[in-house]
Amino acid sequence: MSAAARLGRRVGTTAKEELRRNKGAWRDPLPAAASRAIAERIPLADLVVQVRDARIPLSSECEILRNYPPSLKQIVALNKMDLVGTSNVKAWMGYFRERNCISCGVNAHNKENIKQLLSLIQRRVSELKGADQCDNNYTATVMLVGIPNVGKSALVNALHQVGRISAAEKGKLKHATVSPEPGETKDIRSFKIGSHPNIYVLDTPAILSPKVPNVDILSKLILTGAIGDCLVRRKEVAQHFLAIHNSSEQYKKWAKLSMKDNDRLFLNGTTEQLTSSGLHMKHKNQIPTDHTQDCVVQDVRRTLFETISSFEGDVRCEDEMEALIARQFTALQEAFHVSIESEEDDAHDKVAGKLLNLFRTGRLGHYILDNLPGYIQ
Ligand SMILES: Nc1nc2c(ncn2[C@@H]2O[C@H](COP(=O)(O)OP(=O)(O)OP(=O)(O)O)[C@@H](O)[C@H]2O)c(=O)[nH]1
Repeated sequence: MSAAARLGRRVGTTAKEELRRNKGAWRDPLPAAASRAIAERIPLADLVVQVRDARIPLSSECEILRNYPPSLKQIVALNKMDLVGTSNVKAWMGYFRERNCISCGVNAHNKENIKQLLSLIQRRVSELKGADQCDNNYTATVMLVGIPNVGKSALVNALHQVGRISAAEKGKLKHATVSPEPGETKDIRSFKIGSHPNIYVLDTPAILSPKVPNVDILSKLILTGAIGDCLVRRKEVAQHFLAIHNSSEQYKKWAKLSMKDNDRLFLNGTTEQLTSSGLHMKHKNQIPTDHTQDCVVQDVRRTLFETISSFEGDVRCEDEMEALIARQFTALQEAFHVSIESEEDDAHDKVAGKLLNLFRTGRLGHYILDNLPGYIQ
């Protein structure tokens, strides 16, 4: 087992112990009655869109949908595909296709993706309604169901916006609450996403099975933010992320950020050229800039590159990986402008929170945390 997997297992084990101490209860605000209400409506829906997190296509499965509804009445939407990259999503779609399950990759913040998801839903609904409904004079209900924080509300808002505009509907747009914190959606709400036929989509509160998953899945749910950072110290979760990052090739993409200022000048023009103010301006325009234009993100990337590339230990070995991570925490304190006078625990907690935020918003690269079955890591 890799050092990253071992660190993940440690996070999962701590979380599981914490749950056991709390008598197995999730810090899940969703009452059992709401879960029941969703389960009861599922058979009545014309179509269910199971929203999963594209970073964890298996670990984010919603357990109550495992055997129902039949795959015909279900689409698996791998949301947050912007965080994993198109080729990974395509590979996973192949996996679902082999299991006769319709799936699609989607980014709730991308209008073109939403249009594609909307037409897939419309097509599927009309196929399921059958030929006798071909006058398009019917109403269909689509349920969006999934575990916490996978982007159900963000998708509902986007589908509602695109669907109503294309249907030339009048009236106010409604908004479902979108939040980086899991468990924000409390009620089942309906949003119109099409006319002729009338299609309504139901946003639903997140469902997490009362059965605690195995420690590997638990650690991935915590890392991706499906379960809030309340079961395990944020530092441990960030250490898990760093172990994954340090085992990947991602840092190599940031090599150019590490060049000394002089090297950058050399690459962009000679020193004499640069003394001329006109050429200096030209040079300034040539300095490679990060698309995020975010200095902190650049500093963090550079710090990660420099700490890994100068590390002489073997990151496959758990102790050495931990030594590297300890060094990274110290170096990241500066990159994140966390005061060096803070207490170490406090400073590390701040670094962990900021690092996890960058990872969860995709600013530290693409990561897919589940392995395709049959693929050896
Ligand atoms: N990068 C990225 N972030 C997304 C995407 N979709 C949603 N998010 C973010 O993920 C977080 C959770 O989104 P929500 O729509 O509130 O998720 P939810 O599944 O409704 O959450 P619950 O209230 O737990 O049910 C928010 O910070 C969103 O901005 C996406 O496609 N890409």
